[in-house]
Amino acid sequence: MGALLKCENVSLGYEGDVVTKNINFTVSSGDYLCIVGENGSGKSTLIKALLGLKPQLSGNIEFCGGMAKNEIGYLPQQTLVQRDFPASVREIVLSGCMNRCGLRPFYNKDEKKLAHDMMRRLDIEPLTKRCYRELSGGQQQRVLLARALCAARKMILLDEPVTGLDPKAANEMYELIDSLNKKDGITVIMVSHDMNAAVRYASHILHVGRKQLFFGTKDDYLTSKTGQAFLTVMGGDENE
Ligand SMILES: Nc1ncnc2c1ncn2[C@@H]1O[C@H](COP(=O)(O)OP(=O)(O)OP(=O)(O)O)[C@@H](O)[C@H]1O
Repeated sequence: MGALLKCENVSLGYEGDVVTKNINFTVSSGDYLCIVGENGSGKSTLIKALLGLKPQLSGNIEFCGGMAKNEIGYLPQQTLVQRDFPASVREIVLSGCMNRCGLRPFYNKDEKKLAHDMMRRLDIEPLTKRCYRELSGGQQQRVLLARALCAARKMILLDEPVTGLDPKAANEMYELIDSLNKKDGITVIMVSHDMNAAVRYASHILHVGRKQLFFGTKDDYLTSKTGQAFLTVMGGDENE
């Protein structure tokens, strides 16, 4: 499969303070990459760099294979304020089409159809008219995922998508993301602290940290020193 995104010798940091350096990885079409690492290791900073929100200190981030920087659908970590957002499900999903509108101050037929198709794909069609803030955490995440998919359908970037969900809702979310990857061919990049899920679903792992770095297939990660040490600390079970 062709490469969509390449990071070469990327260093990240704030005001001269290097958080992590020499990050090298490639994401190819159809991959499911989990980004893991200790608290404060630079995962969110890397996401900001991939989205073009924060420049890297050095190195290259290159989009290729017909992929443009604005073609990443982003599911951010939700804050408590966002959970209370007073808009309908339909409005929120449609807002994912905003970039397609340009200067046009309304959504056209194709954009409305796209939003509807995404809501159906994610099983939230019956919630269309409901107010977002009245939904469960799991339903809210599906709404935000539908919104991200309206923005871009080649690649989605998810920042800890199951935070705050109960185990059943978390499992459903993981299964949904897996099905988008396997059935719809959507390339997935996910930041996660959930090592069991990372090891279960990912095709590739990127481990970021000040001292330890790893990029490779999941199987190689499981047998690497970095992977074995981190799985022991985080309680991930490689036999799951
Ligand atoms: N806006 C900022 N200004 C200065 N330093 C920052 C800023 N944001 C993050 N940092 C620092 O950069 C380092 C990496 O933070 P980052 O949020 O990227 O880590 P993370 O791996 O996503 O952490 P976590 O797992 O806790 O979410 C930390 O030391 C953090 O304090």
